[in-house]
Amino acid sequence: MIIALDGPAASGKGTLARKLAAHYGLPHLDTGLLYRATARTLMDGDARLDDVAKAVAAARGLALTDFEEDRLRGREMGEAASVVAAIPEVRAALIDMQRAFAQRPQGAVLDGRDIGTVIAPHATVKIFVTASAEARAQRRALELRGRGEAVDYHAILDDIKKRDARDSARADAPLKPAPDAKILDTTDLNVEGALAAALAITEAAIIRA
Ligand SMILES: Nc1ncnc2c1ncn2[C@@H]1O[C@H](COP(=O)(O)OP(=O)(O)O)[C@@H](O)[C@H]1O
Ligand SMILES: Nc1ccn([C@@H]2O[C@H](COP(=O)(O)OP(=O)(O)O)[C@@H](O)[C@H]2O)c(=O)n1
Repeated sequence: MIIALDGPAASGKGTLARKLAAHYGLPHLDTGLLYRATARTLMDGDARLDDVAKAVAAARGLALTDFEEDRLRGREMGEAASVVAAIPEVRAALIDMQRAFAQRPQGAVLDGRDIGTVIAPHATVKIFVTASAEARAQRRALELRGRGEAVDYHAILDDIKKRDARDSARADAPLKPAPDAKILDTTDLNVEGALAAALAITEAAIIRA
């Protein structure tokens, strides 16, 4: 069984992906980390984020096992990831490893922006997780403060809106629900409520499959 979760920044897709993976005993890949790590490699090498050759080399050099999540989850890395993610050659360089992960014999849970549309269009379950920009900014601000970053809610809200616009407007694999995805709006749901809704969608898809 492949479970594909897509959605905008801080909608809760990663939280749901981890919980669904634990519930069904499936491996989980947070595909945003691939773009964050690609951007991190460029920044560590003082390269520009729009240097296509270096960005492709950085993407090809990634290993799924060596992510230093702490260095990738900060505020500036989400923004930088979205810049490299708009480069078609970078996306192309990352497709095979994501598809290979999705095709693991026991199944997999992947979360990102293009899982249901590009990486695993035949996924058993597709959920597009969303929430209002304000709710997402609140959550991201709380999360970043919890990690020790001094952040301002309004600045985070601006970041989120800018990133949504860039991710939705890009030509290659834009952020959008697959036609057969179920939309899960978590604005008024806490984590438990969102998980219950995601499990209900998943169980219904399993019965249909
Ligand atoms: N339904 C929810 N209600 C409140 N907070 C949530 C909810 N879902 C996730 N969160 C919190 O919001 C933050 C962002 O969630 P995350 O799953 O990382 O989002 P995404 O992967 O979509 O960027 C995390 O701190 C997480 O604990
Ligand atoms: N499958 C994916 C995953 C992430 N991304 C890009 O990577 C950026 C960071 O993704 P993320 O999932 O780590 O970010 P959050 O949603 O957790 O804030 C996004 O803004 C997208 O530009 C993508 O293009 N395709």
